Amino acid sequence: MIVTGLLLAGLFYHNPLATVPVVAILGLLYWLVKYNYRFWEIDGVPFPKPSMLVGNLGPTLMLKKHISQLADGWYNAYPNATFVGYFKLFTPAIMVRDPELVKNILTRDFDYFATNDVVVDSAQDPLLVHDAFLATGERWKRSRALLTPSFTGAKIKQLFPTMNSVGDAFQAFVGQHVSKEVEAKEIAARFTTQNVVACTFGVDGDCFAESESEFRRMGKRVFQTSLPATIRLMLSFFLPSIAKWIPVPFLLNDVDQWIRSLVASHVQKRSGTGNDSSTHNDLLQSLLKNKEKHNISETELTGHALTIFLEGFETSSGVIGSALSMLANSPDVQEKLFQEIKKQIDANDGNLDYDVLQKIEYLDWVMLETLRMHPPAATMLKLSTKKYIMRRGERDSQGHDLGIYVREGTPILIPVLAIHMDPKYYPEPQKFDPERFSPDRKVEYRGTVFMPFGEGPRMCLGMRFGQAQVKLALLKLILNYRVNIGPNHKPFCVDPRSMVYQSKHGIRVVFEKR
Ligand code: HEM
Repeated sequence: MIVTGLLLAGLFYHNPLATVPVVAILGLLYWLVKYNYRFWEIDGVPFPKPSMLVGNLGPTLMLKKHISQLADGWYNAYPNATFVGYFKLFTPAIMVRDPELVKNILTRDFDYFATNDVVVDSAQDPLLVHDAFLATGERWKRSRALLTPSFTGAKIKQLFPTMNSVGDAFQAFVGQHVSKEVEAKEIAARFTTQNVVACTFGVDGDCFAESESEFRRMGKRVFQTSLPATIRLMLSFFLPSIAKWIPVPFLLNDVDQWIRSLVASHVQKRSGTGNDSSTHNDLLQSLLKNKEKHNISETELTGHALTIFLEGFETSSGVIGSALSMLANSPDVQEKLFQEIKKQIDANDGNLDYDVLQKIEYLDWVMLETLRMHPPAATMLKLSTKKYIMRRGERDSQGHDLGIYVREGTPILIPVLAIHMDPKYYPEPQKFDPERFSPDRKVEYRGTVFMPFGEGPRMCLGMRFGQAQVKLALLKLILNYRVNIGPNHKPFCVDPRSMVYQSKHGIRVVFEKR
């Protein structure tokens, strides 16, 4: 505003006549933007007051607040609303509050909301376009269909001996750091990276070595972007129509080259003469089995391997880190977990297999309660793909629902964390209480009130794998060590720069041998 005023003053000083059309155009633009911000008022939808030009996402755009914090504020400001309007810069967008409507959007009416609100371009990112999370339309259906057989319960059971030996190595690695303060998510990421690499390529990723392994280094690089790519990422969220004109890939060039040559070398080894591919039962082999049948190109195959690598370790390591901090803060829960794990392992003559892991109910509840309070995807962002009538549940005098038409391309926000922390569904929501997931306390609600893995046809594809690795890591650690909060730990404070919901201070813990 001040800059505009100074510019106008300068213009008036040099050429008073030219000021008239400039002021008129600026006035018209101002009026248009103001009028646009009346969109929800005209439809009678409650909405927080937008700021000029940035709408309601200013604090997120300025990296001051995580989008889940904004969603939390809107959720609590309109306790009786089925849905709330907001503005993504100029675009009218909707946050859905009502669990029944959430369920309809994610399941029954999925066809209207089949796309996630992120844009990748096949020319810029030929590998990432195959990522099931980022893909759209027919390409999404294909990616989902090709990856699904790799993540069934039977396949995870088959992979479990590999996971178990990675778990043993993890436990030994933590043993070298007892009584020292460590960052929980970082050590967990070493485990999940090592595990995903072992299960995908059947090799030792060397993630427990003193110096940083190549896989761990690339695991970090895969989430880094160049400055132009960061700008494109912000634009693709806020102004997607402009973002598509910026010819910059999201994936860094060295990561692109690295994953291509890694996959190519493994494929070549397995196709070499005398090499028996039936000896491999890893995830790459599951993909290779279908390569000819489904006409999968090298690029597409590499894209799927990249998906498994990047989706496979990051969210799970965050959940393991959060669970460790919860357990460190709740010694009673930690002790009970230890007793329950020990009871089941002892009953199986000291051996661990996939069925035993599945039997430890309390371990399940600890994981689920962690996911309730710290879901990595604290908000889910979807796009409406066709015109939809969104019902409000309120009726006019003639009994008609006061629903609204949602236009194609409307961003839809599902406030996962805000719903998980609503005392209406979870009494004393701030209390870490795993037993709220026990069958005798579980309450059925109409609609969806627990969705750390999403819901419906786009629900997390690697959920079973993720759950198995989170539970395995917790089992190995709690059976052998006591975890305490570290002296330099700072209370949880969400990192506004991060896509996933995580603390900007990290999670500092100390392990002690049992
Ligand atoms: C505990 C760990 C994990 C959590 C909390 C998690 C959570 C999620 C969530 C919330 C979504 C979006 C769902 C939606 O849009 O409705 C998602 C999608 C996805 N996840 Fe996970 N995830 C985890 C682990 C994994 C693992 C280990 C893999 C693979 C190895 C994986 C692969 C995927 C893929 C491919 C998608 C996209 C699915 C689609 O759009 O069709 N995830 N995950």
